Amino acid sequence: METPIISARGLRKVFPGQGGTEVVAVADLTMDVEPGTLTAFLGPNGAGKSTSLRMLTTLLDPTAGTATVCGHDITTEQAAVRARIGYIGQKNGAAQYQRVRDELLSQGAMYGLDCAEARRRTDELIEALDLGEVASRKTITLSGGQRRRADIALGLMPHPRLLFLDEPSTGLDPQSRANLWEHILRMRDRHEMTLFLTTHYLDEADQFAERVMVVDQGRVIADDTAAHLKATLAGDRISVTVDGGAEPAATIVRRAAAESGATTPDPQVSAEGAQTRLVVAANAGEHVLPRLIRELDAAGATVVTADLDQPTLDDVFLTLTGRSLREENEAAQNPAPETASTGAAR
Ligand SMILES: Nc1ncnc2c1ncn2[C@@H]1O[C@H](COP(=O)(O)OP(=O)(O)OP(=O)(O)O)[C@@H](O)[C@H]1O
Repeated sequence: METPIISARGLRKVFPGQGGTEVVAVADLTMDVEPGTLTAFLGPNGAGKSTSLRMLTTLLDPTAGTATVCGHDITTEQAAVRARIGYIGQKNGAAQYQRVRDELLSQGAMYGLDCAEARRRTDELIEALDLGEVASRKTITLSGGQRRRADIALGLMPHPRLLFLDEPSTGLDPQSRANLWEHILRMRDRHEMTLFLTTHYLDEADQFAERVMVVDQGRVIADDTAAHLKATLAGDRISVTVDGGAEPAATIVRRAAAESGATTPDPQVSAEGAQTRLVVAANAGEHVLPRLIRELDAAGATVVTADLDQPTLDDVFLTLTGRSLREENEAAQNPAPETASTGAAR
């Protein structure tokens, strides 16, 4: 592995809670992140994602543990860390009554760019993030998606090698989310940046991240590629219905599942009138299913229906915790009326 761009060992953050109690926001974060990768940090509300990001970006001191970011210690070399990273938090960074272009220019000055360089960088970011039409408007007048793109432009002003994004797409409609992602990925390609982000959208992590870390109650409970997590912790499920009884279909289904490497190749078999339904776990089900249908047909077992259920990252979370991440996120984003005020106060 190349020298990690983020290296954390036993990072921990404990906040004082109500009535003398303690809230362990992050219990023990240990990880190495390779330069150039896109890592998604997933977990339910309150899992410790933002706190982890805020420690890694030097905004919050850890209670225990150590970490280096871009080769510098997050507690003893904070200025060096900050000079090398961009951070886009959950709240909009752009000042509401500043015009987008002016805000970018001020940001450039703040990072010590001279006037010509700040103008050049501002123009480049306005073009790259499609902000041309709104560059002379005040931030408060922008749509959610435009505002988030302006935030990202601000975070990119100092040319960071590493960009931290806390829920970049939360609250955007599907089209704006897709558009924002197009921009994020384009910026990443152009500048060979490392991206480390939190998101509540499991599909985004699945589609765009090379590495997925799942956190729950302040601990990392899974860390791998999305494909490997799904294959090892959830697995594909094939269902076929055939005319007639269980044999020879059950034998053929069992063999196909075993050949795919499934650890439990015995199908669940149930009679449905004159037909039989067989359900089995399989690896790489999209390759197993067509072959299975051909084999069943060749053996005289007429296939009436065939289904392939492929797991999502939510199935992975369900396997790990017995809870649905998707449902927890939805519940947190649409709290019931009687709990709305506590949710908002968080
Ligand atoms: N300043 C603080 N003081 C006390 N408790 C805090 C503070 N900041 C965070 N916490 C608590 O620490 C825990 C982790 O919070 P954190 O914001 O890191 O979670 P998260 O995974 O980012 O959640 P979300 O998805 O809602 O942003 C929560 O229980 C939260 O209430």
